[in-house]
Amino acid sequence: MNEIERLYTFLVQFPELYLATQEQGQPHILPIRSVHLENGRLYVIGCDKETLQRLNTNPKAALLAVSGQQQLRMEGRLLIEDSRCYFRSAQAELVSPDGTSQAFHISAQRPFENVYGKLIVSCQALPEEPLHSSVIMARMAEAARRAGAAGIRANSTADIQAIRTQVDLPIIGIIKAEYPDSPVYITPTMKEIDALVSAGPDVIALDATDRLRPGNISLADFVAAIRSRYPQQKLMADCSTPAEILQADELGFDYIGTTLVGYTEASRGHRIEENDFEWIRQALEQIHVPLIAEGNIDTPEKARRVLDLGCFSVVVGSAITRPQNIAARFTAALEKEGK
Ligand SMILES: CC(=O)N[C@H](C=O)[C@@H](O)[C@H](O)[C@H](O)COP(=O)(O)O
Repeated sequence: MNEIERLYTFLVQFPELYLATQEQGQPHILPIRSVHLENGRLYVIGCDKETLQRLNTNPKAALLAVSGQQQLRMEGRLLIEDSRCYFRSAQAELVSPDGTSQAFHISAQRPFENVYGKLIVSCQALPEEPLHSSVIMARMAEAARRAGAAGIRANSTADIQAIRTQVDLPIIGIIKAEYPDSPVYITPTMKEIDALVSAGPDVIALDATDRLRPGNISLADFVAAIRSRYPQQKLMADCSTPAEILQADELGFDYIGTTLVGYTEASRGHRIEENDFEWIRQALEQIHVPLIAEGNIDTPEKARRVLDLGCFSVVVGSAITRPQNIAARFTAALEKEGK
């Protein structure tokens, strides 16, 4: 169950619901009938015409649900569509009679299929990078959305939650974590899967190379364990070689990516664009699930080419969201020219 579903199961237990809106600094409060969850959107049912008009001008609203001494408070933004309104994003707090509380961050979801034929922007900055900050990653994601990107790839639950409150695009989530007994670092164990599932990205990506995970766990065993624990969760395979792409297809991943080409011992020295994206062209003829081009797609022309070849979508990271890398390309070119 993701965060919005968990919040919904609490909300429906409250007999009294009130919605507060604002018009030119004037507060308005309205008892509402109920809430309804549909396609990842939390709808507020029973708003009158005036409230919908107010929300159209100022989407900020607060919802209070009361049941005896238990309260659930929500603050967020509502969007109106076909005379119905739903939370685009919100933060909620459930306060129990004993004073304990539970926080929720929700955001309306768009289906992952929306990324078909479009750009996914990877917004990542590791602790050693200058832009390491969930606030900055959420802004990066908002910039990508304004530019027309259809999806976001993000690292860590903190970044995913921050991005969700700003941007209602589908998210591919990962957790990068290093373990002493394995070189696998993209979502390597069930600990990272558990954390990601609670943050609720649309798709979880994990290393799908032919290497053992921490604790000597094979990829096949890891995937089987994830499937039995979270049967609904969509999974993306981050591969580095054509053989790994075929294996990921056999293992039943929902999406396959070329993320790790050039980053493993088995793919050392290879770049995804070599011989007009030969590995991508081969894979597209053989696999049965959507292929996402990712890793060193660093120009608009390369992104266009992989989509023309038949990739489902393309993920671009460093060339858009890592200014240090972008600047380094310029300084390197200038140094060469000067010689
Ligand atoms: C190899 C590895 O760890 N790749 C990571 C996977 O999430 C990210 O650091 C990349 O930025 C991402 O794959 C996008 O690729 P590029 O930044 O090349 O556009």
